[in-house]
Amino acid sequence: MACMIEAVGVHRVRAAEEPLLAAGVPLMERAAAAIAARAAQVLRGRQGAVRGAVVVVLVGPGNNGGDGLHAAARLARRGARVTVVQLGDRVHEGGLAAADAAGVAVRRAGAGPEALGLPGAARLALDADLLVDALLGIGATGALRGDAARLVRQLLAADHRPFVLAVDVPSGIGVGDGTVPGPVLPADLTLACGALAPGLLLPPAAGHAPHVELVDLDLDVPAAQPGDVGGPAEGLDAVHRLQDADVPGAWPVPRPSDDKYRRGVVGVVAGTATYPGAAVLTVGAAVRSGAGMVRYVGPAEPAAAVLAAHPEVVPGSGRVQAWVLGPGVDPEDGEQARHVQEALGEAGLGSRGYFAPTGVWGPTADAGIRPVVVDAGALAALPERCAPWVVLTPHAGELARLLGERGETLVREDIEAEPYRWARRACDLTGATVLLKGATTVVVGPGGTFSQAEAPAWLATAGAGDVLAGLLGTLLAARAEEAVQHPGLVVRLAALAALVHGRAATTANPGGPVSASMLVEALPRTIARLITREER
Ligand SMILES: NC(=O)C1=CN([C@@H]2O[C@H](COP(=O)(O)OP(=O)(O)OC[C@H]3O[C@@H](n4cnc5c(N)ncnc54)[C@H](OP(=O)(O)O)[C@@H]3O)[C@@H](O)[C@H]2O)[C@H](O)CC1
Ligand SMILES: [K+]
Repeated sequence: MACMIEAVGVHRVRAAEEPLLAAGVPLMERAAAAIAARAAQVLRGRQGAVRGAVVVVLVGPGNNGGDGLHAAARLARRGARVTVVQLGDRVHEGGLAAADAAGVAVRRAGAGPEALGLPGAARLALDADLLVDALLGIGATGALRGDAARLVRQLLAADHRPFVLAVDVPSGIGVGDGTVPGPVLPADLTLACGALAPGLLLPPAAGHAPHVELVDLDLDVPAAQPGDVGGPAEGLDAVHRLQDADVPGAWPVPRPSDDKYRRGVVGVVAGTATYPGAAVLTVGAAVRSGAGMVRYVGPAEPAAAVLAAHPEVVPGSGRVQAWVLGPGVDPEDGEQARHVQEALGEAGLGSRGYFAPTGVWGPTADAGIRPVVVDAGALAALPERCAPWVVLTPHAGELARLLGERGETLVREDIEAEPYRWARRACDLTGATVLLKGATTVVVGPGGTFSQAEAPAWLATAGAGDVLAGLLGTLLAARAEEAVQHPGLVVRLAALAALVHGRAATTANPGGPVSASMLVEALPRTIARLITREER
């Protein structure tokens, strides 16, 4: 818990700023001082010196522009050749005065007698050693508009851009939801002022801010628990991201007194005669991530393949602590569909209805309820309402289908454009915890929101999802009783699975191609390194 990154909903940042601003604390000057210092460091690293380096600061109408103007003044005082390009009619007055006093040239973009014109502004920006994006921050609504949008489009069309430093956020991202509603200049470095906005962790916007550093402004943002979920009016309260250093505290390391049952038995319903590989991979991931025992339930052909690959597996149904359902399962396959239904029954779904349709936490779950991972073919078998200990693990196409069956008209691209929104929608509609697979994995549950970005692009490979499902099954089995009681734990374990999954790909073959089988192989040593904190 201790090390995870927290992105803070915009309303919470504003609430934390308010008393400080009222007390006259110069937050903007503090932010600008840190931005200028970091910019100077970048210039020294890239150009050898700040003096004489060419800096262009794109400035918008609000306080984000104010940060940029104050930072411009400080850089000019250090000898940089700074030009501010003002987009729009308004500009932060205090910031403008500071820039003027430091001798910074402030030029308007767009039309007008003294204006640079957009092509002129673009040329100036592209010729800089450092381009500072202070167009919009957390006050942005919708896509960049007007000349700012037109200028950014021109910069995006250029073959080469200078190093871009974004103030607080890359301007124009959906700060609260991670969308990219219009043109956005990708930032080489983003300096988040006071707190990270959710959009810096959520895809696709997070892809425009691959390197984020926090400028600490001593804001007293009350800690949000992972269970906190913002209401629709306020937007997202918090997004969390686990770090490697969180793994030792979160991973269920067995105690000397634990036997195989106490460590957690995972039941797997996966694979068919046509897709035996899914069964082998799912079971293999569960075994190799440290399940006390794995039971495999399925037809003879995949069962034989599973046992040949993993002789420690126990075939057939029996008592388990968590189920993994669906990898490689054809929803039309009568026998596997029946196994899925039986396991869903053990998760308390169907007749017993532990989660009220209002979204209110239902009666205390009894000791017989099992957490369950619902993947691939089993997603079609879900009842209307689930519970937080049911973790759905769709990719974008499967989530589009799942929501389509619940009245939304969507295609995969809609999900990819707004992954948080649609994962949240699926969570609200079903009551389940939803792990949406992607380059960045988003986990949204009644227990909070996480985003994990460890996966290298090589991990987009057949069978990788089966491995994730098996790995998550082991985690849920190890902490089954707590998981049923605490939705916050479920969402955290799902994020933990995504982190370890991504790291295993790098362990398997750092910087190169990886197959799902290699991933399974790499799990034990990846976990060992993470829990002993040797991997950095
Ligand atoms: N977090 C902190 O402790 C501190 C942050 N600071 C910086 O302040 C900004 C937030 O400043 P704010 O003035 O609230 O908002 P912005 O600068 O982001 O922009 C608001 C103005 O931009 C206009 N706007 C809004 N959306 C668009 C758009 N899509 N295209 C063009 N223009 C847009 C908006 O105009 P309206 O007509 O909509 O009102 C506003 O004029 C934060 O990000 C930090 O950088 C402070 O330094 C204090 C400490
Ligand atoms: K910005």
